[in-house]
Amino acid sequence: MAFLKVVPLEKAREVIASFPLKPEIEVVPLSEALGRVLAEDVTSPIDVPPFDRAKVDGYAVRAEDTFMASESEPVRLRVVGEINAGDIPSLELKPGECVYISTGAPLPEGADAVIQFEDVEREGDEIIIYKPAYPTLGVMKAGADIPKGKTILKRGTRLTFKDTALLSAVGTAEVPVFRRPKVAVISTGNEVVLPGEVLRPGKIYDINGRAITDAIRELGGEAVFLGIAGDNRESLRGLIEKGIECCDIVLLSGGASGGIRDLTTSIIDELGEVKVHGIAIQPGKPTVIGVINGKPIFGLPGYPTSCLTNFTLLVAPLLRRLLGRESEVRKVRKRLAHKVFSVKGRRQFLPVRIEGEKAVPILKGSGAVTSFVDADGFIEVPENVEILEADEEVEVTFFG
Ligand SMILES: Nc1nc2c(c(=O)[nH]1)N[C@H]1C(S)=C(S)[C@@H](COP(=O)(O)OP(=O)(O)OC[C@H]3O[C@@H](n4cnc5c(N)ncnc54)[C@H](O)[C@@H]3O)O[C@H]1N2
Ligand code: MOO
Repeated sequence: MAFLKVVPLEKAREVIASFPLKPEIEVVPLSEALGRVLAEDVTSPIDVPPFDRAKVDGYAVRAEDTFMASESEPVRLRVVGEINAGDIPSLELKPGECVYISTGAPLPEGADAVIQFEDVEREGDEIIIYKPAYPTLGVMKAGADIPKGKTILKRGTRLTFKDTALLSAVGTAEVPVFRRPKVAVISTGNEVVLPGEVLRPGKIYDINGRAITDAIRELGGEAVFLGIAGDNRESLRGLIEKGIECCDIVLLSGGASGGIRDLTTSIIDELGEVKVHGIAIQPGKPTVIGVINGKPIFGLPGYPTSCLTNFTLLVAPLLRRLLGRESEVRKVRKRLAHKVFSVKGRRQFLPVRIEGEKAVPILKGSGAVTSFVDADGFIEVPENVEILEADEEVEVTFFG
């Protein structure tokens, strides 16, 4: 077992890239598609609306019949029928004729305009028109909303209610999406208790369990929180075995460094193989990556900022890969608000908050959850750099 033999971040990424996991596609009903990631482009199989339809309640006319209409010389047209939404119009408008039509109803043959009823006068079976209509007045043309054949959604889109609105418009009832990677989440430590429980002396609330579970869900994965393992072999081994059985990937936090009760590594070693134990980065050095029964298992550090930074650097890209989503890396150039000292020999991911043109380092340390939560992103400081001067230009990579 390799024990805290730190490797460069690239090596850890290579190990992750070699895991035999690939995106899988499944088809779900539209009603279950919200939040899922689309596995194929969707093109519209129909025109929306599918037919020329009335935009208003009024009279469908042949516009040319009305061209001469004016206040002094109104035009009279004969009302020859009525078409309601959902009807199939059977008649064809002849010169001098019109039909009463309701909003959303298909235009009959021959008609090319709809005059709203407020603008005409009705006298028996005639209407009196005082103003000319023009073709397309009061009409929504077939395909004006979405033309047939148009690509309406791209593969890799995380579906929102706007997207399900589009899918509904074109009648898609079954949606090809990427299968959600199922990820087991385990917190560890005798000191860790769930929010809502009484905080006895020496205890702290579980931050990582909730945060990682929700980070997985935010990315589009399925998270199964298995609870908190105490610092004893049976409890931790039991939950790891359960995670390997139920899920594609297992994530643990805490217990990864070299302390006497740090069991994660030895249990992974017992049940499978430890591939990486220690990465030359800060935060996040005591990270374990292993495989049990062909399934990846990550032991993330217990310190919340270390845990969440490493989740962002290592696990999130893997989940995005499985979900067919490109890793969107956003960067900006800013000036460092003040001088900082970095850790020698470890590539540092220094959390920063952006204030105008400044990147303000957050120096509470990786034991503080607010180092991560208050940060907009991080700046990378290479292993061999120990000092960054105030006002130096830096590149900030946004989290997420
Ligand atoms: N002798 C050494 N000690 C430590 C080293 C080292 O290399 N040698 N590395 C330090 C670094 S860096 C880190 S990061 C931490 C991480 O250690 P572990 O991953 O083993 O984590 P724990 O010891 O279990 O916990 C560390 C810290 O985080 C708190 N914690 C744990 N789980 C949670 C949780 N779910 N929610 C909130 N807070 C949690 C825990 O109570 C500890 O305070 O190790 C250093 N030590
Ligand atoms: O490697 Mo630890 O994650 O510095 O804080």
